[in-house]
Amino acid sequence: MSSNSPHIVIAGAGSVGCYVGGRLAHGGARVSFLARERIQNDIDLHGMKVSDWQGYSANLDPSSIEISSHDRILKDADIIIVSVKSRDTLAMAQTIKRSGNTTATIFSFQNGVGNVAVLKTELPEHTIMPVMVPYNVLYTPGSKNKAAHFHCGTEGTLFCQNDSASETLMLAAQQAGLAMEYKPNMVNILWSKLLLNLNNPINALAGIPLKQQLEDKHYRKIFRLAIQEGLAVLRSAGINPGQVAAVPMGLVPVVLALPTFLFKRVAQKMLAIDPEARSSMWEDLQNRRPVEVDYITGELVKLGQQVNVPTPVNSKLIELVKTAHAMGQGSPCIDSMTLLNQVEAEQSHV
Ligand SMILES: NC(=O)C1=CN([C@@H]2O[C@H](COP(=O)(O)OP(=O)(O)OC[C@H]3O[C@@H](n4cnc5c(N)ncnc54)[C@H](OP(=O)(O)O)[C@@H]3O)[C@@H](O)[C@H]2O)C=CC1
Ligand SMILES: CC(C)(CO)C(=O)C(=O)O
Repeated sequence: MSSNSPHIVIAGAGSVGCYVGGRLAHGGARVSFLARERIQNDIDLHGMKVSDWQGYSANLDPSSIEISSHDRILKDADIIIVSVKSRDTLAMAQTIKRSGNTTATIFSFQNGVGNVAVLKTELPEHTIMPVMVPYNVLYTPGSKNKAAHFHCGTEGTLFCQNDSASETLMLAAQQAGLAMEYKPNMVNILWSKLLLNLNNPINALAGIPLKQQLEDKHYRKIFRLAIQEGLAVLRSAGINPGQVAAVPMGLVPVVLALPTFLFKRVAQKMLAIDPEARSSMWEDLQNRRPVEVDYITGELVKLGQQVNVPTPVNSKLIELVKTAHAMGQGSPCIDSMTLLNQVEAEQSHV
């Protein structure tokens, strides 16, 4: 790391933040982590390992990692990467404000479409931009002789706004071999990613890995119905979803409708994932933490109400995930036929 390297601070060191931060640090960037005490203790004690499904793996020694639960770590940051769940965005914005930093460029590495606006309202002096995170990251806490492990289990490229303010981050990503691409219209990209995230509740309710879930034709049908609703809402709202998957968004329902043997072939890219990778919503549900569903599926349902397009399938999925969270027993592991019957019953009422 050169002495004039930009100082990058990960604001909310969890799955995404530690994976991205760990990779940037391993690539030579100066990275610090703002974390909760439990993550700080885990990394201080065991160090950090970052790896991906293609065999990339790097270990960071605890002595090389600057990690703290105190907001003073943000003070001299040049770049702040916000990687908290959406419910914590406002609190994180207030933490950044309290730190006294008024100049850092802030990037939201979050799902959902509302986080940048929340950050901008609290932090009007800063340049704030979204980055789309396409892949799943799983955190396995450290233990004796094992580092805290952040594993990226699916393929994909980070997308950021084609803007001069992204250049420093882009350079750090390139040096780290972390795939990142410029996109001209991140609003369309975020909505498109939100459509893919309509699968998060399905995966959380199914309680099985993404690969196994996508290989089941009934779960695929539920995902297809959810995306079709989403596409109808976006069409009415005049939003043209950008391409974030191997095929244009409009074709995703067609691919999902294929018989399983054909789907496996055509969607090879979609299925280029670790057999154990799951959605972040499953992780939250399983760990009895609040789910991000209002900020993802909920945003679509809200937009649907504004443009008068019904969203019974997605509304039902929200209800089921919230019920499961309230029960506090992790994923209810609803089998695909039962879940399909439930959402189709809802659809027939409209
Ligand atoms: N995980 C994944 O695979 C993917 C996630 N995403 C998106 O990325 C974003 C981040 O997700 P993910 O990495 O899973 O989230 P995590 O919950 O794993 O990580 C966020 C971390 O930030 C901590 N945190 C929250 N507020 C503060 C604060 N004020 N100060 C310090 N630490 C704080 C949280 O602690 P605590 O829980 O105790 O509040 C948690 O440890 C979300 O929007 C998610 O949807 C996108 C693609 C994939
Ligand atoms: C990577 C993906 C799409 C996996 O479901 C995700 O965004 C998440 O887990 O929240």
